[in-house]
Amino acid sequence: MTRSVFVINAGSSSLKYQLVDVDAGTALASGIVERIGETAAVAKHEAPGIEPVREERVITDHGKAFGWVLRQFEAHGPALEEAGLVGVGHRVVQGGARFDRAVLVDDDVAAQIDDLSPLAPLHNPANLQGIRSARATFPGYPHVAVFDTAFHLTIPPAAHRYAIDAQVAAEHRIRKYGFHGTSHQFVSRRLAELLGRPIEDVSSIVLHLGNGASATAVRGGRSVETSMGMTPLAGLVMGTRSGDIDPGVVFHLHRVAGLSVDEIDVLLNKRSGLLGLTGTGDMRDVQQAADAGIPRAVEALEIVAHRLRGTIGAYLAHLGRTDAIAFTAGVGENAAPVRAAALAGLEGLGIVLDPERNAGRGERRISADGSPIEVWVVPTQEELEIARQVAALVDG
Ligand SMILES: Nc1ncnc2c1ncn2[C@@H]1O[C@H](COP(=O)(O)OP(=O)(O)O)[C@@H](O)[C@H]1O
Ligand SMILES: CC(=O)OP(=O)(O)O
Ligand SMILES: [Mg+2]
Repeated sequence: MTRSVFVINAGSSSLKYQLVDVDAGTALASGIVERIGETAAVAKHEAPGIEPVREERVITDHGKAFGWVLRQFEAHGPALEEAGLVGVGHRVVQGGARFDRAVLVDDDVAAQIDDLSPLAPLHNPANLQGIRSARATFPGYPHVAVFDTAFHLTIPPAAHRYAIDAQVAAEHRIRKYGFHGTSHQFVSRRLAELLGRPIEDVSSIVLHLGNGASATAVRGGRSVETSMGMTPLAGLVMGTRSGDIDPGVVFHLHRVAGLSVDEIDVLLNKRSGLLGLTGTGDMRDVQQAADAGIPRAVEALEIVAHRLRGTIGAYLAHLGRTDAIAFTAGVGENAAPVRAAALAGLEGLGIVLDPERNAGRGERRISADGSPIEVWVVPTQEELEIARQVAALVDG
């Protein structure tokens, strides 16, 4: 009998979903509803053996979006009862210092997620909206929250505390939380499997490079340092986010450039990173422009690589001994030139790439034979990891 989990990633104007067969590790159906609440939402649904569905229509809220999704399952299958649905998993971005693992959602947990909203104003309110609509849509099933931050709660204070007034920090819960934890956990475990070693013995650096991007140093299966901070704005250069800047830039933008706090928020979160540097936030377009010799695209890739190299160097130092580096997510899995640029010149630190393997596809080792530190591409499967955590919790 199939056991499946319905995995939900709800953003402010989008709803991504996947029905995951937990034991086979495959998607029984998946889709996305984008531009919820705008003049026309774009909704897509696909499943093995059916013609992909794509519709543009008015979808005013997440509840209506779930209605559309249920109609797709009714019209095209698979029927949720036949798929052996055991629970619903929700990606929640900010779990604060409270949630170090996945939890069953009840009214109290929902209230705590709400209470954490000031720490993730762009994410948690949307996640919560998804939870509320999904609980109304799937009332008979257990709902589980899986937090981006949970995996990083093992980061020691020396790494997660900021050197600011301690009282202010405590009062406002200001510290590094880190994000993409589900992905870093999945990839670091898979990497240990690929190395054929018990996870307790493996030290690795995971580079999750998608639209959002973060690096994590993992020792013995536990996160010990990560590049995102109190919010997902810190660290690496991203699609539209700046990553690390001098905090003094914020005061300058306000006092000298005359931007309001909200305008600065939008500038750094939505109009920076690759988009701010080149005019497009999509790495494929940036690479194409760089291949055509457009200077700002070439420079943007240099900035991306410089930041990555500095982060890798810091994590090599934090770990002391590193067995392997893994690249994952859209850019990490697909952009061979970005991987090559990030690791260029690190041979002296024991990192030697094999250009032919780097140019290949799929899960594989891309370091040269004899490279003291192995380098791998490990496709992330965040939905599968969420589904497994839900199934484990539901099974008791
Ligand atoms: N073949 C490719 N070459 C370079 N970049 C790619 C390729 N495929 C996807 N990407 C990039 O991956 C990024 C999206 O990553 P993804 O992990 O899907 O994002 P998200 O964080 O939204 O889940 C985009 O910048 C996209 O351009
Ligand atoms: C937390 C975060 O950065 O998520 P995403 O990469 O999905 O934007
Ligand atoms: Mg992703």
